Amino acid sequence: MKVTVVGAGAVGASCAEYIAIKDFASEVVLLDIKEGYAEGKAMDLMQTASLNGFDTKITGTTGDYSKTAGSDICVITSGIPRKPGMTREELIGINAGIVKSVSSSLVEHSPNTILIVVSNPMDTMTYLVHKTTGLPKNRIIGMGGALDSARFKYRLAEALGAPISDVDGMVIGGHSDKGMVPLTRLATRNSVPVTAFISEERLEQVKEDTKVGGATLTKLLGTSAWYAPGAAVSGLVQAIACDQKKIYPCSTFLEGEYGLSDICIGVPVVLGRDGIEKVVEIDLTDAEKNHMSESADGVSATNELLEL
Ligand SMILES: NC(=O)c1ccc[n+]([C@@H]2O[C@H](COP(=O)([O-])OP(=O)(O)OC[C@H]3O[C@@H](n4cnc5c(N)ncnc54)[C@H](O)[C@@H]3O)[C@@H](O)[C@H]2O)c1
Ligand SMILES: O=C(O)C[C@H](O)C(=O)O
Repeated sequence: MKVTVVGAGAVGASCAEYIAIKDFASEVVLLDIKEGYAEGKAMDLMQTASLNGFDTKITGTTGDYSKTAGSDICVITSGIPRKPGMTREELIGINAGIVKSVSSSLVEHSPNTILIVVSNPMDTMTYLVHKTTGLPKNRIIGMGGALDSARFKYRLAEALGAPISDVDGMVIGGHSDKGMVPLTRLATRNSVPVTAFISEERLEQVKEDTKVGGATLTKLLGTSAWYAPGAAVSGLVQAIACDQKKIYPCSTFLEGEYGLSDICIGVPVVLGRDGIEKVVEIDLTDAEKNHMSESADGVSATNELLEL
């Protein structure tokens, strides 16, 4: 199993590290445009192999896509992150050009690859990749919901005073400060609805904290987060590489599911060796449907800014 990660910055390197530590891939190639940067990150990571006990071979390259040839899975993290006070949508001007050229180079060298899009604004970048690469929709996956759901579980556990392993919950919708739809109604603590333990008011606070999870970290760090994003991407890569058939909320091109069309947005999907093997349709309440529809309007408005 060969995995390429484009962008050897904070998220790309974290993602490569988690993939290596989980030791399911034979090879990870890191590619960046900054001279020597991917080579340096790869060497540093390889020097953790004997310490962390993995055999995954990590190599780095400055812009040489021939080194990525034959990748089963490619992850796109190249592009600029936001600074405090910015929205993800403001990154479109620079990141659209980067994502378009990177995805085309990746597909040229690995025509059978599955692409995972991470660069922001992620749903719109996933849509761009869908419109420009010609890959089938099951092989284009946007990562956002896996991360947002991890943050939701963190906030739920905090509110419940429970271990995170006891908590389950999912966030669908757009990966944006306003667009996320944390499904509080379906959140559980060891199969018991969380409303048995906390008030609706506290749950509303959990929801709001989850939606601004990325912005909160950006304010603290001066740039956006990387550990949880890297771990979330590695989870998706592992689900595909190991044909796990796990359900993750991912951004995917919809053709009528959830009443939405011609858009990439976060919905639960089954991930296996063919990438997105199924979109799972949950019965939403009218209020949840409204949130989803508002979220889709936001993503579509950003998509309009693309020059396709
Ligand atoms: N979808 C998500 O959940 C999620 C989570 C975290 C970050 N992000 C996004 O991921 C992106 C990367 O974030 P980061 O913190 O790693 O940024 P970073 O600045 O640390 O790393 C980005 C890297 O991309 C490289 N790069 C730029 N243009 C390139 C090109 N044309 N080809 C190859 N490499 C190129 C840069 O040299 C840099 O090393 C940002 O757009 C950020 O908003 C998304
Ligand atoms: O918040 C950001 O801009 C980065 C990423 O989308 C995140 O949610 O951490």
